[in-house]
Amino acid sequence: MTAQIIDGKNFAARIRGRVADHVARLRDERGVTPGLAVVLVGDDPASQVYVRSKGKMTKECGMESFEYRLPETTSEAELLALIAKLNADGAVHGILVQLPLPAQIDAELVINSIDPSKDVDGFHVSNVGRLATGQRSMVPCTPLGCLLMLREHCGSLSGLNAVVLGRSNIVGKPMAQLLLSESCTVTIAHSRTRDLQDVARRADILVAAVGRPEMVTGDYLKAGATVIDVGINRVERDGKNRLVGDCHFESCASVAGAITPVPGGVGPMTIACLLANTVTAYCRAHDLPEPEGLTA
Ligand SMILES: Nc1nc(=O)c2c([nH]1)NC[C@@H]1CN(c3ccc(C(=O)N[C@@H](CCC(=O)O)C(=O)O)cc3)C=[N+]21
Repeated sequence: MTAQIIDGKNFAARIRGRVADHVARLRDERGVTPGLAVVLVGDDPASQVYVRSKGKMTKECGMESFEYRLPETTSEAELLALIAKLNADGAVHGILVQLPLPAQIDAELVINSIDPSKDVDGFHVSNVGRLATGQRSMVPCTPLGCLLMLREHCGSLSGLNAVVLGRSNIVGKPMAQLLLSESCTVTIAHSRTRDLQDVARRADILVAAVGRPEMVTGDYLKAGATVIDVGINRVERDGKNRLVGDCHFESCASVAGAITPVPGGVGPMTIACLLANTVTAYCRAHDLPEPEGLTA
């Protein structure tokens, strides 16, 4: 193995430290505390783990955490009513509705009912459009976390070839927008892309977000490439439940210049960026200077 490991867990802890510093300053200088509301509908065990972890880290950073756990049978109207209440609540500066939602609820409608200035996931169509047109927006947490790691590791990204594997609204598309605004030459590849390996091998920066366990092997990489593995796949290995990325770690690490591990890479950065976005949302809502180094 030759690649440097990009330690997302450590970097995320540093980001949370900067968030905590900013929150402490807001409290000392202005007597205020940003608040994050997380809404979970249903009882998916993985979602429950994430929501608990988000709440814990929100409090550790000195912010207010509001958790709403609604039954699987919640109607769309009930969820919309809760969001209207949170939109109007002056103590709530960020709102996250955990996805996926049960089938009786139209997720798009729900997301677009969140006040865009409180949309810390950056999924509201207004934030998506603002990101695409280069206007100030809330940026989705996972791509933001990837960007912060890339900036930290590569410095300037200008002129680099970036290949994003995956075209989802929550990772692939916003990731491509962010890399484009860093002046990368951006390719979005996906399951229908022809000669995928050849396309991937042109990448100086490869972001894998396809949701297929260990699909990307070393022969998809240019020597020395920087690899960001967004995949979080639960697989059974030797009778044990294990977490693997979209990249086959061993073979990729022998070709790449640097790579994020799974776990301990993009995942912790996603939560750290959620906290960062909450402080950013607070500052924008109150016309205060934004935290530095925590935004796109
Ligand atoms: N509205 C919404 N926003 C989200 O941001 C959102 C969501 N819905 N639904 C579910 C996905 C998933 N997600 C993760 C966040 C952190 C880790 C994370 O910290 N993972 C650890 C490992 C955790 C473990 O061991 O299971 C790691 O990669 O090191 C994983 C997954 C946010 N999501």
